[in-house]
Formats: sequence, C-alpha cells, structure tokens
Amino acid sequence: MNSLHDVVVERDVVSIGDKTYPFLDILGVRSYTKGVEVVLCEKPGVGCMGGSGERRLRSEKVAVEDPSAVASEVRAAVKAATPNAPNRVLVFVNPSSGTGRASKVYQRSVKPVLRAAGIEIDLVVTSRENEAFEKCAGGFDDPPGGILVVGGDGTLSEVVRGLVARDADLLAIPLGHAPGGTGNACAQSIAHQCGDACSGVDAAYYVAKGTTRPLDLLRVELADGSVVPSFLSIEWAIIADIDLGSDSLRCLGDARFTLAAIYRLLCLRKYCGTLSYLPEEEEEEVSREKTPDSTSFCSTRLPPLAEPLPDSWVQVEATTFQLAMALNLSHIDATTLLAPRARLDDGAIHLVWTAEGTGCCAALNLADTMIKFEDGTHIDKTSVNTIKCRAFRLVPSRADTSRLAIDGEEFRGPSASSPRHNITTAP
Ligand SMILES: Nc1ncnc2c1ncn2[C@@H]1O[C@H](COP(=O)(O)OP(=O)(O)OP(=O)(O)O)[C@@H](O)[C@H]1O
Repeated sequence: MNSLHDVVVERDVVSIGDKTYPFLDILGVRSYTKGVEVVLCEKPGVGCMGGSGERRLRSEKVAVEDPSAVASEVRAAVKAATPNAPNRVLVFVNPSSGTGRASKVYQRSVKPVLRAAGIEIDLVVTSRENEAFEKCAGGFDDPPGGILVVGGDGTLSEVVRGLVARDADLLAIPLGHAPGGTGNACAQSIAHQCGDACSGVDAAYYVAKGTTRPLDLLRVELADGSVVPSFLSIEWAIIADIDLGSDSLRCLGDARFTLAAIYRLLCLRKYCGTLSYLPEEEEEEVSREKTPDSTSFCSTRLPPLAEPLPDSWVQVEATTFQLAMALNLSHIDATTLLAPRARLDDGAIHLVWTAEGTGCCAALNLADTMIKFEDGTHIDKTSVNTIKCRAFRLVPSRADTSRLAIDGEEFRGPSASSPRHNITTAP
C-alpha cells in the first residue's frame, strides 16, 4: 500500500490507515520508523462535535508504509482546514495569579497543547504589576499571531489596556484567556456562551486552532478626562466594596469573596448617586459619529460629562443603591452569573442594580439576591433591576466615598470635584 492509500482526506475528517479523525481534533502529527503518531485534543467521549467536558490531550500511533509522506500530507490537510492557526503566540503567565495556580496551568495544560500544535511560544512570566501592560503598550516589531493570558482578569485587563494605549488596531490580534486567576470571569463567560469547559487546555486549543469570536469592548470616560477600555465590568457600590475590599485576602482564593460579602451585608451601607442610561434601541445616537476610517473604540462619542444628557436617556428614579454594576460579560467570576443574558458581542451593556434601604430586611433580601447570582435567577426578583443599554452615566454624589472598579481593578477619580463616569459600548 503506498502513502496515498494510507491517507484519505474528506471534508471534516482525515483517515489514516484504518483510523479516522476529525480535523479539529488533530493538533499535530509526527512520523516514526513504522508509522505516524497523531496528537489529538478531544472532548471526552464525543470527539470535537459536542459535550462540555474539558478537552484532553492524547496521542495514537498508526502504522503506515511511508510515515514521513503521510505525516506531511496530514499536516497540510490540517493546516488547510484551520487557516487562521497562528505560527507564534505571545503567552503571559502571571505567577502570582490565583495564588500560584497560573504557573501550573501553563506547565500542565497550555504549553503541551501549543507545543503539540507546533506553535512557537514567546513566553513572558510577569515579575511585577503593569509588566503585561508595558509590553503591549510598547508595540511589537513582529506582531504575534495570538496572545494568550494565563492568569486572571487583571492580567488580561493589562493586555487589553496596553494594546489600546499603543494602537487600537492591535485589538485585531486574537486574545485568549487560560483560567489561572481567582475569578477568571472572561474565560468562564466564553465557556458559558460556547458550551465548553473553562480550562487551560480548552483555551490553548482554541488559540492553537485560530478559532475566534468577536468580543465587545466598553469605552469608559472618567471625570479626569481619561478613557479606559473595559471588556468585563464596571463595579460600583457593594460589589466593588466586596471585590476591592477583599484584595488583602487574595491568599484565600474564592473564599475571599464570600467572607467579604458576609462582612458587607452585616455592615450594609447606602451608595448615593444618579444613574442614567441610553436604552438599547437608541443605537444610532452612539454610533452616528463613528468615522469610517478609525476603530469604533476610538471614535465613539458620548455627551460630554459636563453637559446634561439628551432626552433619549433614561434617569433611574432611585438615588441610593446597594448593588449597581454594568456587565459586558455574563460572569464576574467562576460562580457569579450576574448577567445571564449577556453575549460576548451583543453590543449591549447589562446594567444591574438594587435600590433597597438598609437594615435587617434589606440585608437578608440582598443576601438572597447574592445566593441567586450562582445560577442567574436573581434577575427574576422584583427588587433586582436589569436593563440592556447602549451607554450609561454614573454620577456618585459628592459625599459618596464608594470605590469604582473597571475589570476588577480600582480606578480613583477626582472625587472632590465632579465624580462622573460616562460609559458606552464599542462593539
Ligand atoms: N509577578 C507578579 N507579582 C505580583 N503581582 C503581579 C505579578 N505579575 C502581575 N501582577 C499583578 O497581579 C494582578 C492580579 O493578577 P490576576 O488578575 O491575573 O490574578 P487574580 O487576581 O488571582 O485573578 P482575577 O483577576 O481573575 O481575580 C494583576 O493586576 C497584575 O498587575
């Protein structure tokens, strides 16, 4: 039997000898004396087509007459089936993420997948805060075919901000997030929407295959005139206090959020300000000033912060809040499904707020709301308001000392003067 008979290429599958594999499951193939070894990355039990279990790496040997000819033919067929697969990927590993979890995820899951796919790895193990930001903001002589963050949302946020600071066109480089942090909201939201497992192997697999999905980016204008990109969330009120206030408990992993939530519920406070939004159907107002030759992130315009909002905006009646946050993605960590209807590229901001009072009843109701975050059923409660909008403006009252987090990182505005935040989507 010659090599041509050893390989039969069809639309979605390739047969080697007496074995048949979907192209999408094959990461690589190498020849040895008596045959070829096929490296596969499959969903357990069901091949590449279904199931939500974590993908697994395995290899299989198949005896063939002309191993090197068969290996080259299969490689060429796989390449043709995945034309966007990158040759080189920049990988950021934050060794401090998730109390050291990221380094293990890189060694055990990410590196073996990228290596098996024959992808060159430019590895940056961050040694301090802002290193990923500076590396991306510095630009690339030879831009990588993809960037994979092995860490948490904070490291991913540094990469996004760095790319935007350098040149918003760099956002065209595919980004991946291998969950190595504490919250891993981005990886979890992608897995939730795609019906996949939230795992390092899955994230590396999609980067290796060049499989992408568009993701909206929010443009946040702060009172000091700065503009910050956001892919995940804008937190204010109790959630910001829980998230930022538990930073010193990072060593506890996920448990830090539970402890901080209990403390905040026991010492419930009011958060004062005004919240206005541009309803989802008012799309034109945000998009009409986009110029055709620049990216939407840079060109989207909102009413200046010093100016009143047009009539098409809706002002929320309440002026004291407990919960008030905006989501671009469904999750804010692995188990908090705050915006169950959010899709990666729906062009909408999902606002969630409650405006109860203080005291025991309010605390118990809020505790019940937070328990329901796990499966997203909080949106069925009458005390929880959820709105899909195109843009919103948050103006904390002058006396309000609430913290503001963008993608989980604290941003301090010049709160003494005019603490306003103007936020829009740039899908
Ligand atoms: N070597 C390092 N030592 C300490 N901090 C670092 C280092 N490298 C990066 N950082 C900083 O660590 C911060 C937190 O990292 P990251 O968000 O990845 O992990 P996490 O907080 O555990 O996860 P999550 O944000 O998903 O909850 C980042 O904002 C980054 O600036």
